[in-house]
Amino acid sequence: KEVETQQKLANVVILATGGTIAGAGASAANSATYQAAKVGIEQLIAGVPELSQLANVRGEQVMQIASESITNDNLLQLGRRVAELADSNDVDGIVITHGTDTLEETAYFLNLVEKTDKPIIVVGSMRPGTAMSADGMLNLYNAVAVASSKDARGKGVLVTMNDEIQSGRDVSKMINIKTEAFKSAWGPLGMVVEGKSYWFRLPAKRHTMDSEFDIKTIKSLPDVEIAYSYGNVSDTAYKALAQSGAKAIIHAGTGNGSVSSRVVPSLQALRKDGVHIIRSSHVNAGGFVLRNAEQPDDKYDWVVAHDLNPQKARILAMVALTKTNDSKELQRMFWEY
Ligand SMILES: NC(=O)CC[C@H](N)C(=O)O
Repeated sequence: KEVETQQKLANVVILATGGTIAGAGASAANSATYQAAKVGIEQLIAGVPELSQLANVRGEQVMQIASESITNDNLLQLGRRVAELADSNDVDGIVITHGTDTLEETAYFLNLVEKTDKPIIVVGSMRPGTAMSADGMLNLYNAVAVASSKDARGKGVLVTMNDEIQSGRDVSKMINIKTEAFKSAWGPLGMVVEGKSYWFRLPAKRHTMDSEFDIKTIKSLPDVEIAYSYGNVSDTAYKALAQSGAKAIIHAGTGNGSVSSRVVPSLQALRKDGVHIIRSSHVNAGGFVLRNAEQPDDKYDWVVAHDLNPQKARILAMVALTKTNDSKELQRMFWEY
């Protein structure tokens, strides 16, 4: 009987990259002061014995870092490993444990470049496993539950935090001290409760199987940088970023991606020199930047990031630039993904 249930269970691989979910603090009272990326994947899996009731789980330590230190090479390495596993007949779902600081970037990157309908779930935690009311155990349990569910197939890369199932495209870390840290401006796709998923909506944007991008054909990612905007901003950062070789600069703009009149002439000049200017917004609950609203994008040949926040706009710009250097094509991609 036990062998029978074992055979029916999905095969889920957990790729561990570090973060707070693998963090450790000096005492149980340390919910915010601790070291990230300390605990290995075998110990994490052993800490949640209930995982074995959900799936046949095995782990791989891909890296052991805090996610603010993830490089483009790390992203490519992780993306390639995910693709290899997704191609394998004996893998049904993939979970990636990740620091929460750049989790939304990795989730969106994988959502764009992985050609599979198998569930890919990115998960982290806000408190280390050593803390009281640590959230990592349940988040990981929920991630494995969703990764082993047939219902999660074809829905793009997902994030399970705080019992919610979020689209990897939309979700963002909104606050850094609460377990309720991850939100999407457009709401979660579903909930996971006691190992069962409940779905309410589907992503409308192109992803995974439906994407024109493929990790297998991406050799490297171009340099795309972000410049933050605020009152009294100067053009110094934009110029320096272009000079250091940025192929595109994400304008992390105020409001609806507005650009200071002090900066506009420099951005026009940079575009003439071949650097793409992509207008996004850094407003907290989710920006919404429209073409030719605030600035004449058609005239200046700039691109708008629409609802993508600056860090997600950077991910799409890098991936898009591996295919095209045409601003109209870039804009099409920013509408479609
Ligand atoms: N909650 C977290 O995971 C943050 C820890 C660390 N800064 C990271 O992103 O890896």
